[in-house]
Amino acid sequence: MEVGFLGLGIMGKAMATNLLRHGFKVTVWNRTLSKCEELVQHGASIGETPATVVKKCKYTIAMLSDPSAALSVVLDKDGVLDHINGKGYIDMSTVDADTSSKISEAIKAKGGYFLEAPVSGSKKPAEDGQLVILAAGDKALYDEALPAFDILGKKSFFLGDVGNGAKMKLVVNMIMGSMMNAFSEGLTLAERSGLDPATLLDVLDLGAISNGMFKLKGPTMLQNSYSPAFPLKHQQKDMRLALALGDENAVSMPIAAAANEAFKKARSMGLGDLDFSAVHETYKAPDRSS
Ligand SMILES: NC(=O)C1=CN([C@@H]2O[C@H](COP(=O)(O)OP(=O)(O)OC[C@H]3O[C@@H](n4cnc5c(N)ncnc54)[C@H](OP(=O)(O)O)[C@@H]3O)[C@@H](O)[C@H]2O)C=CC1
Ligand SMILES: O=CC(=O)O
Repeated sequence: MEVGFLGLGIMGKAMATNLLRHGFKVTVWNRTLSKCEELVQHGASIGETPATVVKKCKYTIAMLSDPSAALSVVLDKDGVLDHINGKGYIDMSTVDADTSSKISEAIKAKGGYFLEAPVSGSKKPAEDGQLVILAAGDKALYDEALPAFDILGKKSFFLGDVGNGAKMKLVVNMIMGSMMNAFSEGLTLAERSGLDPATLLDVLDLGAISNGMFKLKGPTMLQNSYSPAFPLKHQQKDMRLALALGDENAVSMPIAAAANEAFKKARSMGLGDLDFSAVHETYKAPDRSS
């Protein structure tokens, strides 16, 4: 089956490669077209524009950085809308429900079918086909895409109307971003108070708050190593969008708000392209220790 794939960043590259490895024919497009070359070595074809990819494929998946990228690939010149009549479009980017609804309406108005399907899980789960897929929208398109989702992920949820997938993803990432800040504070507190933070990791891992994120990120954070799996700028975008969802629903979110401030501070320190665990650096900065 010919599938389109738009966006070959950290996640898109791993996901498209997985589809190719499992026998899908994939036509790829990326804003920086040179990034398509590596996928060609795995058997992909290149589309010159999003429109040409959509024209060629029964359905097209997108994995783009943020709401403005997701909208621009659909609505701009040579975008998805040009050839969407009768075709499917699956946006797996993390965006807010409003953005997803705008994309859905534009696609449906042109006779296309839309599914949002953001994912939980980072670079390694994407490489290993272990993502958790949070889909919502057109159920027939979801059923059609299940063979691809089964390759990309370990579990797919169908959550109903467009917006529910986006909201679920933002809630999950809001919790994750808040946890990362509590973890960073704890590592700093352990170190400053004379404890061995490596021992703290062992203690945490044996107790009720043991979790995959502490286990994975803890050792590299202690080495001040922040090679990007989930870029910090995207985590801050997710906190911002989750806080807006809290505004809409009058939910007080003081912990998420504080975490967002720390991610903003990390961006202002030039850490936005590093892994989101680099927020740890903000807790080591002088103005927090004085
Ligand atoms: N990394 C992770 O662990 C996870 C990320 N996500 C979400 O998945 C999405 C992608 O993340 P990730 O792969 O890490 O991000 P990257 O920053 O690695 O990749 C972003 C992609 O978006 C493209 N892009 C950015 N702006 C535009 C634009 N204006 N028009 C067209 N294309 C654009 C980039 O193209 P170019 O190469 O030209 O810059 C690139 O292909 C984000 O929404 C993120 O929040 C979800 C789960 C996990
Ligand atoms: O969005 C990031 C993730 O790890 O999930």
